[in-house]
Amino acid sequence: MSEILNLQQVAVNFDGKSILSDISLRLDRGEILGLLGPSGCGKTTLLNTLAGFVTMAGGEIRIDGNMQISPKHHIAPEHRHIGMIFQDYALFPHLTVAQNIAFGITKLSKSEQKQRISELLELLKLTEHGERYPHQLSGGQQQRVAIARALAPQPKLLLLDEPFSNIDARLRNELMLEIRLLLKKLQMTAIFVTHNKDEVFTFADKVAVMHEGKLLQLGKPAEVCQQPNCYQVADFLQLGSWIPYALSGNELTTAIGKLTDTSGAMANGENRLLLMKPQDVEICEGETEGHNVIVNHISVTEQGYHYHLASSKAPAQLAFDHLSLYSPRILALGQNLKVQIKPHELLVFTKDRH
Ligand SMILES: Nc1ncnc2c1ncn2[C@@H]1O[C@H](COP(=O)(O)OP(=O)(O)OP(=O)(O)O)[C@@H](O)[C@H]1O
Repeated sequence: MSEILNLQQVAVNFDGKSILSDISLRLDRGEILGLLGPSGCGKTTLLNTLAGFVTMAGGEIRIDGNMQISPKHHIAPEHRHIGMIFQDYALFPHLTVAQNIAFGITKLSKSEQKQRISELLELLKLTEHGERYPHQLSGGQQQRVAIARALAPQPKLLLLDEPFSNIDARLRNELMLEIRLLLKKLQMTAIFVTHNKDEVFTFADKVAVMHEGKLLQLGKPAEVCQQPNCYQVADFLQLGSWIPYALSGNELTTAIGKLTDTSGAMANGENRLLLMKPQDVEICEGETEGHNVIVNHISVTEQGYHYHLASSKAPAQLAFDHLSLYSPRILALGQNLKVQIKPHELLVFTKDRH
């Protein structure tokens, strides 16, 4: 695999305040990375730093092996071979679709420009719209134009800031799959910012979860879901509910049963929480006694009913007020029932990262 992007300990400050610190990551040709994290964690700043709109306070960025960018060696955006697609697409309203696409390739001869525009119009299914203006297009079509314009100079890396947030929810999935296929066909390396974890699972090969200017975890979406490395990652990805426990020897006691810590690595339960993924909780069918939870809220989903459960009759230090359970069974609000934890690999974290 050939490396396209390599970040080593990238740091950015605004007004003397650290906004990004110690960001290191690598992307190979054709890989698509989804940047996820809560509002204000620095996702857009990272894109802007890569694009060259923001100067670094520390670290190094290497593009395609030979271009090196550091605080002492800033390279202007137009020389980085990076294409950027903004959330609002930022198309020029007074230019046609074809003229928008031509914007970054005016150095090419007229015939080369024409050729490239016609290829891109075809690739992005815009052939009919070359002479139209942006306001005459749908949101999805405008986005395709933005992508065509960014691809026209044949960048080494494509940056997309919340590319799907303005797209109708019904079209979003279809468009994501289509654009992913296109990027794969072109072997285009891309980084996109999103708030939506489902977009990462549809669109990305890798996910980077950020928090307070730091990169907490980088990996394949499935790996990060199976093995989140801290509370913030699991919580942001909403991988499950958090319940307290008490540890005695290698036995964990929770409000819904006891578990054995086979890894022997669990720390005392104080300030620590057990991650309960919905698939690891089950209703004890036919049990009329020993109820340990009450149904607090019910919502309907494609996977059946989603129940929010709260513990009942638990001592204060083990009580919880939210445990998610998905089931096809119809339960009533306020109903008491008994649930248990299925044997599984336990994931325990503390909220405190320091
Ligand atoms: N030009 C600036 N000057 C000073 N502070 C800034 C500037 N731009 C962003 N910030 C601050 O940097 C932090 C990171 O902002 P950024 O926009 O990168 O976050 P984000 O993760 O993209 O957020 P969102 O998901 O809400 O778009 C925030 O605390 C923000 O207030």
